[in-house]
Amino acid sequence: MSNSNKTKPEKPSNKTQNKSAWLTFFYVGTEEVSFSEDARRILIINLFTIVGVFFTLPLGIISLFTGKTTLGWCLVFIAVLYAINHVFLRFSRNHSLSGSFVIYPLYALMIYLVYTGGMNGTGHVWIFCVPAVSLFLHGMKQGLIELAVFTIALIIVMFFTDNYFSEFGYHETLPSRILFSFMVVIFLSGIYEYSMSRFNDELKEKTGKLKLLAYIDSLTELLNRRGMLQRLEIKEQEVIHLLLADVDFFKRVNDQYGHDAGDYALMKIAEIIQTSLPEYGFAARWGGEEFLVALSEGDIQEANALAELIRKRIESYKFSYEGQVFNVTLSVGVASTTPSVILREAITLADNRLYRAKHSGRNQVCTD
Ligand SMILES: Nc1nc2c(ncn2[C@@H]2O[C@H](COP(=O)(O)OP(=O)(O)OP(=O)(O)O)[C@@H](O)[C@H]2O)c(=O)[nH]1
Repeated sequence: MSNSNKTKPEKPSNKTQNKSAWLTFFYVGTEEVSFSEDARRILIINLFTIVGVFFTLPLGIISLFTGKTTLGWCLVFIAVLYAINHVFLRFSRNHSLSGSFVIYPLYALMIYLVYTGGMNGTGHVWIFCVPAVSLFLHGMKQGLIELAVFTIALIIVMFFTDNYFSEFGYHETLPSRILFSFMVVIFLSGIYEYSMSRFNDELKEKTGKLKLLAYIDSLTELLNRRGMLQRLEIKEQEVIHLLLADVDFFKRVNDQYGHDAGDYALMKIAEIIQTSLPEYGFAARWGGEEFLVALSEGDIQEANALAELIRKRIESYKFSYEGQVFNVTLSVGVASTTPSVILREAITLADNRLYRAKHSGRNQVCTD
């Protein structure tokens, strides 16, 4: 293809670039934008720190200007802490510690707000964000324990201290209403967190199974072609010896003993191949009745010897399926990658040698 025909890689649109910049900003501290539990926590930390800075800083400044000096400095301190935390997460990627920098100052600030009343006696309205953040960041078990401790602290502050409630002329039932509604929010956040983590666990398990299905052959439990290629590509820079084996006259096995007997034979052959491999060998079902073995160490003599061993073990094995006993044989082609023979070429070479083994009478190993 001439250079002029080559298509230039498409430049991402401004919209896509903006979206990706926002995502990177909110997922900072994680390797990739994904839906893993850790990535979700990091997203929550980043969102909370950013929202925290944008809300807390103006409120702190207003408090300072309206003479509420202690409250003002507390809020400014929290805003600065959250901003530093965002930078800390960006460089350390330690979301566990970063989560603690978010949640523990938050608990302290909330207790302080409930005790003092914050701005004009509205301090208590902020406590309802605590359960969701606590459960999100620390999970069900630790989150609930911390919320229980926080609720006890809340009860002590609201019912057993000389707090602001009396100052603002609130109805006497307000503290108990706050407490009950706070517990309802804990309950609802708990249900949400529980169902989210169950959903995540199931998703993880199903994704794991799907990945396995994508790379493993379900009949023989060996790698499938995709799984083998993936493993071979990882070892592309190394010398690899390849044994491509094909069952001889397998159509006859199916025709004579039935398709199920054929399946059984494939399973047994896979088992024999697998149990013949050295530690550094791996095998795949390459196609219908074709198997590919790869050796990432050893020399070509060892590869040839292994091919011969497998061939002999199959030849002498008595396949027995539902009272029917039969024999099968294998033809094998062996080839290796070298600095001048890349993987695809070595596979083609092994295939050509397998073809030669077939045409030289089958049940044999062809190495050149
Ligand atoms: N039972 C069973 N048979 C399969 C499976 N996959 C492929 N086959 C059969 O394998 C047979 C392969 O036949 P051919 O390609 O003609 O080769 P062959 O009979 O083995 O003959 P040669 O390779 O020339 O020695 C076909 O009959 C396929 O139906 C499978 O998963 N199970």
